[in-house]
Amino acid sequence: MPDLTLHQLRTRHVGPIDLHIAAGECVCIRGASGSGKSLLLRAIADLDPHRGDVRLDARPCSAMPAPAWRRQVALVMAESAWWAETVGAHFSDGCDPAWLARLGLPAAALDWEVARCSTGERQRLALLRTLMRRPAALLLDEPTGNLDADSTARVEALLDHYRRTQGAALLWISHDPRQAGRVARRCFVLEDGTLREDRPEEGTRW
Ligand SMILES: Nc1ncnc2c1ncn2[C@@H]1O[C@H](COP(=O)(O)OP(=O)(O)OP(=O)(O)O)[C@@H](O)[C@H]1O
Repeated sequence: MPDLTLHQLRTRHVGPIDLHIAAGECVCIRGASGSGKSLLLRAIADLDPHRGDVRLDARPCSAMPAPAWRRQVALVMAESAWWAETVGAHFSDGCDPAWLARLGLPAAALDWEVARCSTGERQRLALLRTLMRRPAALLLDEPTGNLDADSTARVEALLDHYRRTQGAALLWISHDPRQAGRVARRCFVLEDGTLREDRPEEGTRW
């Protein structure tokens, strides 16, 4: 899988940002509410206008059609969009029942109506449908924001498995410094539009 590189990336409220995430690496970003974390992820996913460069290895975002880029550099938002009635209809690339189980969801979840799903169920299902597309890089906007401790641990474990086995580059937004310490070796704070390297939380495995 390729490395993900941001070079002098600027978008509304944010930048210039330089960041290199190696294939198989997870980097965490935290920052005050409204500091521009989601805007940064949207720019990397080519969903908002931006200046500067985002690359997968040597391949710039500007050289790829937007849908192809977003398939490779997948944004998982805190609240994802649902466009069909049943959960299963959103899994056009299939769904691995073992991964459903790892997230604490039954196989029957694919038959559920989206409307009946809890916020936390929707958050795990949206993550899973993205993973099934095997993106090279994942942009994770508070992927456990709606989850209890058990589901949070399950999501962290599955994402760690995906990162290691697929060699994917992960950029993970989290408000929880302890979580950052568990999932990433490098962590940054987004402040005044730029990234500052963060100190590890005590007791974590940095
Ligand atoms: N479409 C928009 N038009 C104008 N301002 C916007 C727009 N989208 C976001 N903003 C503003 O940009 C700033 C950064 O928003 P962003 O959603 O990136 O914050 P965040 O760091 O992700 O916050 P949180 O932790 O609360 O999710 C906020 O002040 C927000 O109000």
